Amino acid sequence: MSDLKQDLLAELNRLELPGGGTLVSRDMVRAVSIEDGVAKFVIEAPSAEMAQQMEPLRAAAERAALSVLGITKASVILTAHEASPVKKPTDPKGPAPSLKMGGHPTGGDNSIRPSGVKSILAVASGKGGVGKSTVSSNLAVALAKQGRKVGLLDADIYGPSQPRMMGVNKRPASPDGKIIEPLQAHGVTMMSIGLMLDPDKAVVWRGPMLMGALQQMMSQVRWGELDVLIVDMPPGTGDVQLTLCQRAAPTGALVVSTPQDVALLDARKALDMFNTLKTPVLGLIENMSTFHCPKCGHEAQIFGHGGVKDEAGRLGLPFLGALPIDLDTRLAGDDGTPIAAGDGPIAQAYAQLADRLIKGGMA
Ligand SMILES: Nc1ncnc2c1ncn2[C@@H]1O[C@H](COP(=O)(O)OP(=O)(O)OP(=O)(O)O)[C@@H](O)[C@H]1O
Repeated sequence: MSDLKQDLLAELNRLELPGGGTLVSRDMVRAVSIEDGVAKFVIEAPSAEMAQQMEPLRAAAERAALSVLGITKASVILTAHEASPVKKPTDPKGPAPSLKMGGHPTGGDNSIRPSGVKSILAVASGKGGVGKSTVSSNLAVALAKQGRKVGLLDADIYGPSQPRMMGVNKRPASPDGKIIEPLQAHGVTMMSIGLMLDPDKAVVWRGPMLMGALQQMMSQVRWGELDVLIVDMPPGTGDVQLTLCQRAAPTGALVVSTPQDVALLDARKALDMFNTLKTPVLGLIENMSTFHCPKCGHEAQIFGHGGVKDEAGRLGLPFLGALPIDLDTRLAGDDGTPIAAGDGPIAQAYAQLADRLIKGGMA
């Protein structure tokens, strides 16, 4: 750990909490990064209710960071660890594994976290087809356009869509048979299991094979030095999510949902899973929000509108933005050039999202 980071944690360790202990001793500080004198980190409150009362503490943490010699700017985000009382999804494989409470996963001895990667963001959803892959590819491109070194890992092993969305179909090389060379597209370093498999064959794998594939894509791919690795997760709450959260220690998760009730119900399951796995949820994104008719200008709320923002408010989680349902977004994805690569209004919306993540120290 760098001296500056140690000094920062020492300062934060002086901030006492009303119920006893400090921000550090109660393991509420996440995703600390210090670069060029700018400190960024997340305070993860144990519940949405507590998060709402913790704004003064967040401000105090920012001041504490600024009191460290060598830190000239500080940006601190408050998020809630525990989503509202959510019913646990039934796990067909039995009870969830027992996880040590109070400790953020580091990947441990079995870590598969690539060493040159500063931040790992898991883009997740409870339900399929809500736009995780679209958001992942566009966000990756938007971050790269803002000068970040970005990786994109398509971990949606059953339905990899990044080769199509990023416009790559070359099989990655592995000259020594061990390390896999990732591909480059739109300024992003990318890898997808889809590039290694026959696109017309269904993947029929059991849990251990899925975990092996994820492990390979994390630790055997030459990711190099990256500011952020975006992981496009499969839908739901299964083995890949479990392995990623336990062994790659993601900086946090971004949960995508449509405003529709049924998608929101599933999004709550995903939030509950990240809560159990102690992965901070950094925010919720509403996709396929309003539809603006390009011909007559009429606005239609095909899947409803505002549901994700309301849910984020209810859970005390940041709402990161609403992306409209938009024909050009779909066409651009099918065409292999994410819409964020252009400069229209949707590209601007992704640029804002990227900017927010950069400013928040998450990417
Ligand atoms: N905002 C949007 N406007 C229009 N079409 C969209 C939008 N977001 C996603 N789509 C389209 O919806 C379909 C599903 O999106 P996508 O593959 O990104 O979802 P997903 O959650 O990753 O799905 P899966 O769970 O199957 O991996 C794609 O055809 C995509 O182009």
